[in-house]
Amino acid sequence: MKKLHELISVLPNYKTDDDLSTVEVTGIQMDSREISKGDLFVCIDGFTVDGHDYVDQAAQNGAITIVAEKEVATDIPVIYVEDSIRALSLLSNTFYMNPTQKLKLIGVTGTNGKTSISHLLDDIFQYAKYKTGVIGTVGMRINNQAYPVKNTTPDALFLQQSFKKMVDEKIDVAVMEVSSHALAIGRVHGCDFDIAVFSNFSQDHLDYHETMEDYLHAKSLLFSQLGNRYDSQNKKIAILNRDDPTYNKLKMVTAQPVVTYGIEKKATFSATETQINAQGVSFKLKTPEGEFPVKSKLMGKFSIYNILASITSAYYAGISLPTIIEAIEHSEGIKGRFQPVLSGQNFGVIVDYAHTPDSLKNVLETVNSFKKGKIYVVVGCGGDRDRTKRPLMAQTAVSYADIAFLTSDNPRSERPEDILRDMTSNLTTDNYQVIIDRKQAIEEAVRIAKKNDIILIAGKGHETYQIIGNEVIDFDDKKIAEEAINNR
Ligand SMILES: CC(=O)N[C@H]1[C@@H](OP(=O)(O)OP(=O)(O)OC[C@H]2O[C@@H](n3ccc(=O)[nH]c3=O)[C@H](O)[C@@H]2O)O[C@H](CO)[C@@H](O)[C@@H]1O[C@H](C)C(=O)N[C@@H](C)C(=O)N[C@H](CCC(=O)O)C(=O)O
Ligand SMILES: Nc1ncnc2c1ncn2[C@@H]1O[C@H](COP(=O)(O)OP(=O)(O)OP(=O)(O)O)[C@@H](O)[C@H]1O
Ligand SMILES: N[C@H](CCC[C@H](N)C(=O)O)C(=O)O
Ligand SMILES: [Mg+2]
Repeated sequence: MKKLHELISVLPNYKTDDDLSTVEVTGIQMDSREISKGDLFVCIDGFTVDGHDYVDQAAQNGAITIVAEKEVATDIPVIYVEDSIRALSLLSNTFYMNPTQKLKLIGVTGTNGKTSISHLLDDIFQYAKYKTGVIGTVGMRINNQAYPVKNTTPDALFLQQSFKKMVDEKIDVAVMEVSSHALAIGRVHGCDFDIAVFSNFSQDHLDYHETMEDYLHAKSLLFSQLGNRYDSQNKKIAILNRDDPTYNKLKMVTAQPVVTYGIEKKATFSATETQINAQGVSFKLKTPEGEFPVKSKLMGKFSIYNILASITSAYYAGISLPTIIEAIEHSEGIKGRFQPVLSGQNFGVIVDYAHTPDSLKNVLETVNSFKKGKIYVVVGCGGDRDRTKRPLMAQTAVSYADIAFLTSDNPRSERPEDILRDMTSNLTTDNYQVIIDRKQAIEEAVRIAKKNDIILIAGKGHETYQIIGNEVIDFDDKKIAEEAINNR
């Protein structure tokens, strides 16, 4: 229970005609269906519906007060604010007693590699016997207990609730992926990040952000949100990829110390003598504390970048370099990221989450670097997502593979045929087949594969479902590939 007038005192500007001095709040909700007696209901005007239309339902379910940014008609007290989403994050932070100020919080943003870096960091912290929390695309884990999440970066209410749980469970460090959507919409307002990490920047999400500049601007907000003064008791660090063309822009955005990682350009933490083969990667790590050999089972040059980002972050979070390097050696990587399917077959099958042109190119380049036979790729593009990446992904697929099986990803509300037409419209080669049904596309690739060939099944990685229209059906690339191999 919290006193409402104390809770709303954090709002810079609000209006109410009601006397709220005696009101006590049991919880905060942004969904009228989740309201319990005594909750505060914050109305959010969403992309699909408007929360202001659910005030009656909220009241019926026992809401004690409404927070709204538009006029609503109801008998229960209303607090009017300028921006409900900003109010929601301030109220949630306050209700849960600013939990991120009691945790070490690392935020990871960038187009590709957020999940990979977050989980690598989680592996490092766990290896160093820290209690950890992690939030991202594959879900939330607190002390190794898994919880589902709806978004890569959930809304402010869910986030602050989760951070409070982490504080209660005495978590030492929390690592979270911070998506550009979350930054643009203010889901992480009020999160007190200690370390902000950038992976890289390339095309994605142009359905949501109008231009690449807007998209980068959204990503940069993680760095502008990283405290605005230097405090030696509460140090903040921005960790940037020195080789990414966005480096010069991003370093301007933060008032905090910047450290860099990279391979090509001179960086605080860098990799030289890099070796990339079918067993993984190895390199010499140069650091302010000297040089160290590093070995990992993770594949491809892009993984060296993810490893460097993780090493740099873990180091500034207080873990010793020898421990970090041992942890990296032990890390097995995560589900659906360059994950081999081993069913006794004499050809390679890899399930991967590449769903952008750049990630697909990186992964196919890696496969090409150790191929002994032909390369087949099974890939599609998600519906209701960036349309302009579709022809680029198809072009990448046909450029780097011997045959591309172009198929469906999650069509969502779009017709799969239309998505595939967007993908294939500019192709000038004929080394591809369109097979709308993803299961059939995987089966066909498995059917034609010969000894030493490699099949890359891209785009859905860890996902265990396919979204077709409003239906969510069971679908697991790895299982389907295993079945197809066993039925051969
Ligand atoms: C476009 C977008 O970002 N949508 C997010 C948004 O949903 P929305 O605006 O459609 O919500 P809505 O259904 O219109 O509802 C508006 C309000 O009415 C309330 N409501 C609704 C119905 C009702 O009966 N009663 C009620 O009170 C809802 O609880 C909500 O507060 O708010 C929801 C709650 O926070 C999010 O789950 C949802 O993410 C959807 C699922 C989504 O697909 N988002 C993608 C685009 C996204 O955010 N992706 C990023 C990046 C992924 C990556 O590349 O890593 C992510 O962080 O996940
Ligand atoms: N540093 C990187 N650079 C380029 N591609 C990468 C990098 N790391 C991973 N990838 C590729 O991108 C795919 C997705 O990786 P990951 O899930 O780590 O990214 P993400 O940023 O979390 O993606 P999302 O935005 O969907 O959450 C991987 O399966 C791999 O193909
Ligand atoms: N976080 C990304 C994931 C895309 C994964 C792909 N399988 C798809 O459904 O498009 C998004 O929501 O755009
Ligand atoms: Mg992710």
